[in-house]
Amino acid sequence: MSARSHVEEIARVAMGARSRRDAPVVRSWLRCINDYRLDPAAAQEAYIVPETILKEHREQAEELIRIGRSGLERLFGHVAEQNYVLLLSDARGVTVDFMGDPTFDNQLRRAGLYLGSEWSESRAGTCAVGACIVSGEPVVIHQDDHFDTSHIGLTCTAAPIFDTLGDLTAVLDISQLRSPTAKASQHLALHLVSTTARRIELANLMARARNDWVLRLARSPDFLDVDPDCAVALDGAGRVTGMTHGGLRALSGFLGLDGPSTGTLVGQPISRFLDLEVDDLPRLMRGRPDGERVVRTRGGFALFASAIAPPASFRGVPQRRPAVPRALRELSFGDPAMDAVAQRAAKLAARDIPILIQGETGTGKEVLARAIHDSRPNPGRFVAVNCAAIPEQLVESELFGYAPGAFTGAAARGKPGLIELADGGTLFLDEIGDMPLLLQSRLLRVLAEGEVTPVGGGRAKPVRFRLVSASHRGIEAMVAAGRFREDLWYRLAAATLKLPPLRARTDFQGLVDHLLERIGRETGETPRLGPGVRMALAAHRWPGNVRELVNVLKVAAALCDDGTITLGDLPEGLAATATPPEPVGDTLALLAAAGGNVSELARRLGVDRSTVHRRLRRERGDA
Ligand SMILES: Nc1ncnc2c1ncn2[C@@H]1O[C@H](COP(=O)(O)OP(=O)(O)OP(=O)(O)O)[C@@H](O)[C@H]1O
Repeated sequence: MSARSHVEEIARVAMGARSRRDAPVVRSWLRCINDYRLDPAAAQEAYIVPETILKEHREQAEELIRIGRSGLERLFGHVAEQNYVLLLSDARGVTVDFMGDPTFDNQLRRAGLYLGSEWSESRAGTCAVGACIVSGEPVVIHQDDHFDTSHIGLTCTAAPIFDTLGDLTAVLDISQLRSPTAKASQHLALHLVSTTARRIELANLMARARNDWVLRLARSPDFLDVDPDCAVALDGAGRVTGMTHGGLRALSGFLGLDGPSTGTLVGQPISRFLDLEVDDLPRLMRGRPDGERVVRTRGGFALFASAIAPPASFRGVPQRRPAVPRALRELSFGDPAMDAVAQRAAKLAARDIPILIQGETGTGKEVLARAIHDSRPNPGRFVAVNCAAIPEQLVESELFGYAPGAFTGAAARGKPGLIELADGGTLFLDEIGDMPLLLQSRLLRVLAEGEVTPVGGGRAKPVRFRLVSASHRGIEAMVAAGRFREDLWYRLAAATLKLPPLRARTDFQGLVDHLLERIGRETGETPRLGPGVRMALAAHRWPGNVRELVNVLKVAAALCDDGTITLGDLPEGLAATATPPEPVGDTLALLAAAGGNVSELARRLGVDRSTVHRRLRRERGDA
């Protein structure tokens, strides 16, 4: 269509003529003429906001960009081959995140498909982002649906993203510079953009509802855990604290309200909408059979439901505590011992005090060391040395480096050691108990003098690093037996952090969910747990700790069909423990650890309350 006939068509529509265009397009054209007083004949180039303004917009959208990033990357992965670019704009239409093929950078920038472009309707005329902001609905603005003739080559498809209180907060758009003439070519784009927007809303709700339950509802059980129709956050008393846009529509619908309005929904008890009390939520957790995870609306309509417990609910009475940096906070899902480790580590991270981390193999000693490192403002480099993995004759040169020609086979120019590489950063000495006695003396000298001398002589170099070491052995016993230098021990272990074994952690279920989500981020699909699997996992003793759990889940995720891990996907010994004969006394101890709350313990174990009561009776000898 020529620019002239395009302008004439808009003029006819403005005069009230009938149009073959979709209703959202016609409505937008009329707004452009009547409300924004735009002239269809005055073609205006795409507008890119100045750098400083873009920075402000990006800062305000920072949290959402971070939360949405993996969803955006996945979407871009699906459409990049067809030369789509992806734009995330804020509620004012400014593009705050962008993904596109850099080969077309110049063309994309000129077309406004770029970071910082402003696509508000009042500035750019009818466009997908602008129309979406005004209507709050997904929309395709295809080629000459655009108002301004400078944009009529583009096809743009956008979907809104609402915050947890129901306000439009961003718009997700995918666009092409060139596309087939038929608008129907964008059906798939519309579906993909809408699905991704829904997922970002869900991720946002989960991220913001850290102290709340999240209840997900779907008409079919298939997408319940990955792409539910709607999700609602509930506080400990079962009151609504936030929701996805689907949640807003659903809750309003349950009450028979005409237009959705969060004002009337937030603070309401969930029992107003569903035949459900807060105590029922544990039975709706992931891993339960679908048949048990059904709830009814007050109108009697059945829905599948899935509940995610707040990690914080494990913590019992909330206490005021100093802020713990995120890297450390993310290690615990509410286990009191892990929380205490994170708190202590947060305090120590800020100071140059050597830390010794103790814990069985696979409990996350290196993960903790890295988190301590990442919690520092200018962390520098993280250099990890596994003293048990390097052959004894190489440890010395690896750690301290060597001078030119220090020994046969040495590099002619010498080589800096790992200690020198850690200068300004963190040196993590894993399995420190395996360090030969001779090297213990050399290490002690480095620590005492603050300088390192390479093997074979040469100038001593000053070094400054934060030292974190780890051991799964009891070093005290080695000191007593004369196999570990006492003076080095005192230097290394100025402060100690003890990681609990996995079997003693009360946040096991939260950790499992976290690891499943991590697998989902790596593979594109978060695996679900089929009947009995959560219980089998909870019953295992986990001698290999978190590492063993990570491996079991990874293998099961690779073996499972349709994204659901069943007992058959678990290692044989583990599946057999699905209904373990617990040692007498265990349940009582666990109950005490759960603050005496049977529902809480049932949730932690992934069993129902009657099972807990039955085990208690058995342990007391009543049955
Ligand atoms: N809190 C945690 N959250 C998520 N993953 C964890 C956590 N702790 C440990 N892991 C995972 O468990 C595995 C083992 O962790 P890590 O290597 O830190 O253990 P370790 O105690 O240093 O082991 P080793 O004693 O054998 O040196 C890794 O895959 C790590 O990603």
